[in-house]
Amino acid sequence: MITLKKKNMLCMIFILEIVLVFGIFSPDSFYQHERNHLYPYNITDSHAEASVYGPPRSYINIHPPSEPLVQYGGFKPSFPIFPSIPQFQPQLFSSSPFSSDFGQPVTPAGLGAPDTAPIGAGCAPLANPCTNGKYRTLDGTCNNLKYPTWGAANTKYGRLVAPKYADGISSPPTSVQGQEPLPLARLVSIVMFPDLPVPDPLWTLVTMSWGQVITHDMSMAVGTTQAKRHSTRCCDDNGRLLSNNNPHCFSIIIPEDDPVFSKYNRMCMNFVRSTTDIDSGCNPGTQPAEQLVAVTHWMDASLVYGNSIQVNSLLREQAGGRLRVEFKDHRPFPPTTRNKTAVCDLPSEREPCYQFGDRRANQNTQLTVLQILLLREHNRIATVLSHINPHWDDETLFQEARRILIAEYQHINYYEYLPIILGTENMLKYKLIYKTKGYTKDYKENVDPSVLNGHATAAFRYFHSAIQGHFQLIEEGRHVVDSARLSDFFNRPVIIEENGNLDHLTRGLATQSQEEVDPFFTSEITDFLFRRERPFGRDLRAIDIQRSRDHGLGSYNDYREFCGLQRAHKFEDFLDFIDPERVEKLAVLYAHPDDVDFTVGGSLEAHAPGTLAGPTFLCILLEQFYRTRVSDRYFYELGGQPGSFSPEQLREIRKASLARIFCDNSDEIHTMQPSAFLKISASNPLVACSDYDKIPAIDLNYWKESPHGSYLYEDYKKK
Ligand code: HEM
Repeated sequence: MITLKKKNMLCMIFILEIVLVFGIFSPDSFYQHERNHLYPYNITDSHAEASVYGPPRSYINIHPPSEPLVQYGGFKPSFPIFPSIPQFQPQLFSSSPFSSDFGQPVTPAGLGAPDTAPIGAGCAPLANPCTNGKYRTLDGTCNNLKYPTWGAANTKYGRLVAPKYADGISSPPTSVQGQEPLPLARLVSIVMFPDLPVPDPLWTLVTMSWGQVITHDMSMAVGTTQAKRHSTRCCDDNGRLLSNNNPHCFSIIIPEDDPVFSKYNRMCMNFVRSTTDIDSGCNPGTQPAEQLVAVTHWMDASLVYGNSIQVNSLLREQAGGRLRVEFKDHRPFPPTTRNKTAVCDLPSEREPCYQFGDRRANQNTQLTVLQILLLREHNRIATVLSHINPHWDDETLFQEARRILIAEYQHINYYEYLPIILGTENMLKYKLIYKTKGYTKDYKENVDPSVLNGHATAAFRYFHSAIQGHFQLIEEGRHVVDSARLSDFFNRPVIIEENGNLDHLTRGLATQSQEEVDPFFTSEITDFLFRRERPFGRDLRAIDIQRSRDHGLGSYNDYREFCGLQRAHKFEDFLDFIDPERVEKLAVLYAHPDDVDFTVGGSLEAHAPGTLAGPTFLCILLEQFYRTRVSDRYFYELGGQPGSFSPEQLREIRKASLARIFCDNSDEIHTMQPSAFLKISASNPLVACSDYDKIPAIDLNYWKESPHGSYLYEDYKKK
């Protein structure tokens, strides 16, 4: 049954169609595409497509094709599209009034509850003075010696534009027109982000999953569970709204005629607000609320090592610098978590559930596979180092292996992964990467490393679009042996250990396409997220939208303005980057252009050439990853720091690749394509893992220490 509201909406869409067709909006570019070209997308043969763009790896691994990868539904404005990002400049020294405060405090995340901020977290001064050590701290303190708590766990997200709370302090925003509520997040999800599966012609599924690794390394909103059912109940078990007046509840209301949830009479999806500095007692409630990040903001592989000394000591074997593993069939797997039911959703206690540095690691199969491979890579490095330097103790081996793993990981992130989503040219232009064989000198003490709320709550979440509804298990000849439904294995890693599946899943990650990054999202996450054994689950897109309101994120228009784009005064002003059909729908859903959520508007923009994002998201992503790099005193390419590598070691680190990590840490994978993010093709063919010319490996002999404590590889070689 269609409700009155929906009827009105359909009616309005119809009227808008007429308005558009007869040119009442009349921007020229509006009519210059054929409406029937909007869908379906052009799906091209992936192998042929990949080879057109030439060799995949060179100094910087990915060359962007000269044409946009995503022909946005055939919509082509008449003007040259996105020659560059208008007026975008990374905000080099911007400590905006909304950024994290200086001198933020840290209470290390407690063992049992890494996602709940201890009262007082975020406001007490740092107890211990910093030492300028060779190794990063585990909780992220003391990276910046002037502002020692910058980037530490349990400090605030940064902000680029003023928060948008209805009461100016913390209540979720309403329409700028007359305090009306914003459109239901679930309705926006249904209308704007349907499921239309289009495999990405170029990028493999690990491109999606690696993005999630980076996300989990850099942020997790305090007070959210992100994988498990939340202990705070805002809806009852039958999906009815509870009138418990819990101030942390901000339930997602389900439209009456919801295509999925109405069948089960669900009216309410549980949603608990993130913890803020007001909740933790650091803001008396006179300043706008700021949400807290439970993990370190740095790109420091904290998802492998934990975000506190306590969690880290739980993970370590305390021998040989290794992390703990459990051997199953002579193969190392992560240790079993102490409280399986608190972490995983298991039909049987006999199924595995792992302990990692990040509590979300069991959330989905691909993510868990990558966490396992990173754990094995740490132990591989520690073991090799222990042979090279038999005099090193457990702590030295652990810290050196950690330092090398973080460096490999940063190298893969900046030179292999990020160019795919941000474009190599942009990364060079805005100094996120360099064409140098030496050190970089770009450390900036005054750049705040805080993960930006607009990045974590909107821009980076756009890549939820790349999630595949099904994942493939692939054997060595690259034939698909099986495929599984994503929602059958949320919080349930059992499939990984069965029948040598770790390798099948790893090959699947490097072979199967990711879903194209576009305004379509698989129903496995929009209808079936965390469904356990139920016929329905949650809606991640609706959660993304609701979370952006919970965090009082500035509107799409605010972010456009921040990025140097035109502020829209009427809906058709959005036509510069959003196709007409979608602008029509926005005009129906929202009362005013200023109401359009950043998460929504940004996800609808046509992509800038050679990137996987439209200009507004691109601007925020570039800003974030610029800051993450230059604010990090331990960034692997930097010279002149106690943690800097020798020039020879740096040259070795620059050989790191995801393909090599897959080769070295799987059980029985013998072939891999050199660029694991790029689909197998004539220019990125499968090669033997033993072919070190094609998939180079780091020579850890350069870490051989002389009796005097310095690295003298030349001396070592002479011996
Ligand atoms: C199967 C894959 C994935 C699943 C099931 C998933 C699920 C989730 C869930 C449940 C949340 C928490 C939502 C909330 O309560 O606000 C979340 C947050 C987030 N996700 Fe994903 N996600 C996946 C992949 C990705 C990918 C590929 C990216 C980016 C490349 C990404 C980026 C983010 C970000 C930035 C956040 C916010 C983190 C924070 O709290 O600061 N996710 N995701």
